[in-house]
Amino acid sequence: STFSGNEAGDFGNRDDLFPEILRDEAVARLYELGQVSDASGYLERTFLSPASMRAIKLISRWMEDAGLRTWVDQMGNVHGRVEGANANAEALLIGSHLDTVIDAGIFDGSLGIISAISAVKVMHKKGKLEKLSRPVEVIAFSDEEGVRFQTTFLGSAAVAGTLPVKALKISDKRGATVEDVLKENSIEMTEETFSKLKYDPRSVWGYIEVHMEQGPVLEQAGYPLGVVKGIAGQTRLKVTVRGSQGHAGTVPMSLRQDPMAAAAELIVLLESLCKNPEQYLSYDGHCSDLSVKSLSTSLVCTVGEISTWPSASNVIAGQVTYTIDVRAIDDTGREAVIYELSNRMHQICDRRSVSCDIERKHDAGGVISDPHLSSQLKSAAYSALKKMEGDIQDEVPTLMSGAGHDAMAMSHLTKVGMLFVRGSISHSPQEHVLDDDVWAAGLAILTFLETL
Ligand SMILES: NC(=O)N[C@H](N)C(=O)O
Ligand SMILES: [Mn+2]
Ligand SMILES: [Mn+2]
Repeated sequence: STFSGNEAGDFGNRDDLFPEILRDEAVARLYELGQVSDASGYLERTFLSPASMRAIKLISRWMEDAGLRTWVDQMGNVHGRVEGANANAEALLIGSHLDTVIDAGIFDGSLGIISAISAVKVMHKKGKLEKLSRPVEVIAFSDEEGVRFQTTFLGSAAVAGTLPVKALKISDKRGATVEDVLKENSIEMTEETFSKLKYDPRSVWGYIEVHMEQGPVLEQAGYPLGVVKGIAGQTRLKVTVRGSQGHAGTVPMSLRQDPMAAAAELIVLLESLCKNPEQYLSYDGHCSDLSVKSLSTSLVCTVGEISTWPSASNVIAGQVTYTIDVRAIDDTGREAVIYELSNRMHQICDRRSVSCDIERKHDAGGVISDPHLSSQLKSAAYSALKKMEGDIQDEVPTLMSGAGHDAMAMSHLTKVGMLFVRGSISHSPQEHVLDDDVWAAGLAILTFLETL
């Protein structure tokens, strides 16, 4: 059957479905958090911005309301923890991110935090928190999108212990470093406190994350939930093209070194290479035919940001800067694409007598979810949907994630699993997840916790 996602059908005994907490309150909180923005008129909440600080307070309150002990660490991650019946057992971590892109939707990141808190709140109401077989900790990470500093996972990589201390020196467009931003929020960060953020792998059992799919698969399947089998790897580059700035009216075309026209050619090259990688990538040892084949289905490349100097209509630009985002399931293939791309970019720049600077801003290898965690998430999702919809035939879909998630960073600390919730449009104010699918997500986490 396909799940309409409207009012669910005739329920089993409704009193173990908790719609008031897992749907109504959770949806209300998504809208409330969605209003916490650094901009008026659209949603923007970047690393440790004023809106992020307000979001931290709101999320802390919700965690306390769910019976969790809360604290905020020096990288702005909000933690809510309950020790359960065996305080010395390895903990289950459940997380997602509280930061957003620019002109964001209200579900990306927030859904995973709010549905986890709601599931814990139901356990709290049922007096079951203290009976949990292991400690459970919800973490709202401070920077997954990496919009402000272009390196992502500042919060989760700090917890996973993979964030290099030199990250504190990374600066944003205004020249403010991560350290400056911490100081602005009166967070004194020393190398010692920085290293204290890292969790001991022996104290962690696993990490799960609930996140909207941000793609079409679950909508096509007519299914509210899906299990993530893996997350594509990603690389972010910053390209600076420098030419000779000049007068738009007097410099003959043949004498121009125009970085704007060069950037245009470079961007079209990126698009054609990523649309047809097999036409560009030779089998010269950089790329096996297996990688090239997997590239043709999973490779995606994007130029999302571009700026130019001096940006005046009657001036030939002096400099153009733009970002490149490359993703693929196969890390070898992604590396081969970047290798080939850089070579061809330099050829174009040389031919145009402009200079090309390609800076590698961020790399995250692809991640395969832990099969055991995934099967537990799958059965939790299945039984949650069975409770909501009565009988269901087909099984819970499994799918890949082209989007990055904090689970990529956490995979360096512990085994990870992810549950996707139906919702295709994202990184846009049109982003939407149905109320009943929010409910299904909360019920799935509740079931997962009860069978922990
Ligand atoms: N680190 C990231 O990949 N951030 C977003 N989730 C993204 O997919 O772009
Ligand atoms: Mn996102
Ligand atoms: Mn996200």
